[in-house]
Amino acid sequence: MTENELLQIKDLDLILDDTVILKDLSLTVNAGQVYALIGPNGCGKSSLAYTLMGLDGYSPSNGEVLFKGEDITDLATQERAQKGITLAWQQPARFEGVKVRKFLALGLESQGREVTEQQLRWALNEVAINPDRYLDREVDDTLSGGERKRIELASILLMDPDLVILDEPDSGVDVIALNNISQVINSFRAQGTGVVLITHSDEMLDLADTAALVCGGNIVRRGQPQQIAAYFKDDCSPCGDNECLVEVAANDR
Ligand SMILES: Nc1ncnc2c1ncn2[C@@H]1O[C@H](COP(=O)(O)OP(=O)(O)OP(=O)(O)O)[C@@H](O)[C@H]1O
Repeated sequence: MTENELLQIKDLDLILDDTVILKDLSLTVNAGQVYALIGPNGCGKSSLAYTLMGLDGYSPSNGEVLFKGEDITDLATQERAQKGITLAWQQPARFEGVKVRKFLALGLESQGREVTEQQLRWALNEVAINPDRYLDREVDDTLSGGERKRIELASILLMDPDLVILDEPDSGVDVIALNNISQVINSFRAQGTGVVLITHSDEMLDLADTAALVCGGNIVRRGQPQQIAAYFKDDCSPCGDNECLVEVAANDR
């Protein structure tokens, strides 16, 4: 392990309901690196995110996950969060009866940390949400999906994690919010936070330092983001056959 390595995933296998979801998957994310995961629907990107976060039911049958050199493969989600790993969901949850200000504070409070009104307002401003209008609203279905996504990102900003996993942060947000989210990702990088960025969007890929193409639960190519995206668009789409993709990539890793 080099000094810069934050997350190492080694030979990960995940089986859900007798179906192989991840197969022999390995990758390394450095501190301050934005690492994009792209790939077809259902190839295992979110499952990898849940496995990294240690969610119930997502225990790998083989392989290991190292964070800052420590084996965290068997740690619970809360323990991983305390070590500095955070996940933003593809579909953020609703919290009926919980105000935005409470929701924003929850992550920090669970770690015994306090948050000031000024910090709450700063975090919402960072994601283009007006604190005056939203701090006392509830995190329920009266918020739009895009608003919930941005508020969730604000809560992550406040937690100041070492590694953040963003599952399609751009989906369902408007173009102004997209710019803000891009800025947030850039500031994660600038402060040395590692970012695993799951995305289908070219704008998001432009932010990444490196990208991996996931197919059939494995990484079949990795490298410069636009090259990986071009390969995915131009050479993969007619294929649709995971076995074929793995074979094509095997000579080129
Ligand atoms: N509990 C489960 N049991 C069986 N199969 C599952 C289970 N959960 C997910 N899967 C399957 O695992 C595969 C990977 O799903 P996952 O959500 O990780 O894909 P994804 O790459 O994130 O897709 P998308 O781009 O559509 O979000 C899918 O084929 C899905 O149907």
